[in-house]
Amino acid sequence: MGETTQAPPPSTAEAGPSTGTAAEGSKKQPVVIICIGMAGSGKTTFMQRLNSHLHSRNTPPYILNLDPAVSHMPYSANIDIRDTVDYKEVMKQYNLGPNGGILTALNLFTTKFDQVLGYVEKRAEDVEYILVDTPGQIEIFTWSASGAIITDAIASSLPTVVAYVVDTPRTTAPATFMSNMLYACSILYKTRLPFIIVFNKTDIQPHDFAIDWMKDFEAYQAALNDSGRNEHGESSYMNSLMSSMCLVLEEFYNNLRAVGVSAMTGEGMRGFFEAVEEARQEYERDYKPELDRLASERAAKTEADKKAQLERLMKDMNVSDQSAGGSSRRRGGGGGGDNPFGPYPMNEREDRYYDEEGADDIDEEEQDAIRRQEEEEEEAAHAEELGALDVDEPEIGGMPRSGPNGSRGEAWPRPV
Ligand SMILES: Nc1nc2c(ncn2[C@@H]2O[C@H](COP(=O)(O)OP(=O)(O)OP(=O)(O)O)[C@@H](O)[C@H]2O)c(=O)[nH]1
Repeated sequence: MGETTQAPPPSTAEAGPSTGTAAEGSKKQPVVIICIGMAGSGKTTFMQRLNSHLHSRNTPPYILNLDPAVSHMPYSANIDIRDTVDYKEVMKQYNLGPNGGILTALNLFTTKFDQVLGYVEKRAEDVEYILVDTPGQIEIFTWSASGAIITDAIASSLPTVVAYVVDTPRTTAPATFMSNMLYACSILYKTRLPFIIVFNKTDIQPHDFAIDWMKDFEAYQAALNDSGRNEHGESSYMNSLMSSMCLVLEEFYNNLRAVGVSAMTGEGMRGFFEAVEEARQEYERDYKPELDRLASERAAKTEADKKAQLERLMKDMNVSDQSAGGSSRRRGGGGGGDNPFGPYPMNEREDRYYDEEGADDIDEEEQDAIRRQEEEEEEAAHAEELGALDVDEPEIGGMPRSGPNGSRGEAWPRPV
């Protein structure tokens, strides 16, 4: 676990980002902080705090709001999903409930996200932090395809960090704490990005207990024992389960940072920005090379797919060394001549073209034979189709299935 998991430093809102300013040397890319949290955890208040804090440091952030249902935003976003999609209108038009409306609004917005990213990248020179607020219904972002697309798109372009906001006063029960940690764990493994757990509302409840439980299995075990004995003093099944999970999560705890903040008072902001800086370094060191590797793998796969498609196409066109000799009957014969399909020996389809267009050297009898064969093949295919459907050929509106000109299936709709 990172050093930032210690008890909250007695810092104030005045403390600023300790590192990462333009003044320190060459201009770094801005860090994107994606704020995720359960409804009511204080995400919006935290975003507002980050915004006012960065303004006070003369490093105003660039803000993206991805929550289409937020009614009041105490800060103004540079890009706001609500300017593009009205989720209530989406609900009406698609006959959806609120969650469906929010998810569909996010999906619609995602279709334009390349443009959004373009704007963000343009501003990347001028800002140090890009803040992203996500829908209050956490699963809409964390478990949707659009959430993953947006996260991946941002992370493959700029250093990105996930800040998971936790309502500390509501996490003091060992069972709630465990649920919250499991959720955080699932998001970490889903996004595969540097992760910071932000224990919010420390003005009401300090987060030391949470840090203890994360660092010390026995401390958690003791809290569990205190809370979960039945009237006979026996540990319940749920307690055994949670205690095993705590052991499993040890590895997860080692891979993340946890800080305590109060979005209300601004306490803990210095610790948070230190954690962000650490996370940025982790992104550059561990995540970026992996993302680059995946990107080049994707590019190589696309290239290979293209090549395979081209080879298939060539094969379909009968363009191979074997057929290069061609039969003596085939015109073109490798020399081009009057072959409109290029300088290759012609295949069957091309032969047919010649048969139809300029077959003066094929006698009428041969043409009749070809036509008869084609008709027979067509009828056989049609019979097979009807056989598969296990129906007799129906008549539609008293008319036979043959079209008005007598040709089969030409003008009448096919039976379903
Ligand atoms: N005491 C205290 N209250 C806080 C703090 N942060 C947020 N709150 C309160 O918690 C409540 C929820 O805060 P929001 O910021 O609306 O939470 P949210 O996660 O954005 O909620 P959704 O919009 O439902 O996603 C509000 O009443 C806030 O005033 C904090 O640090 N300390």
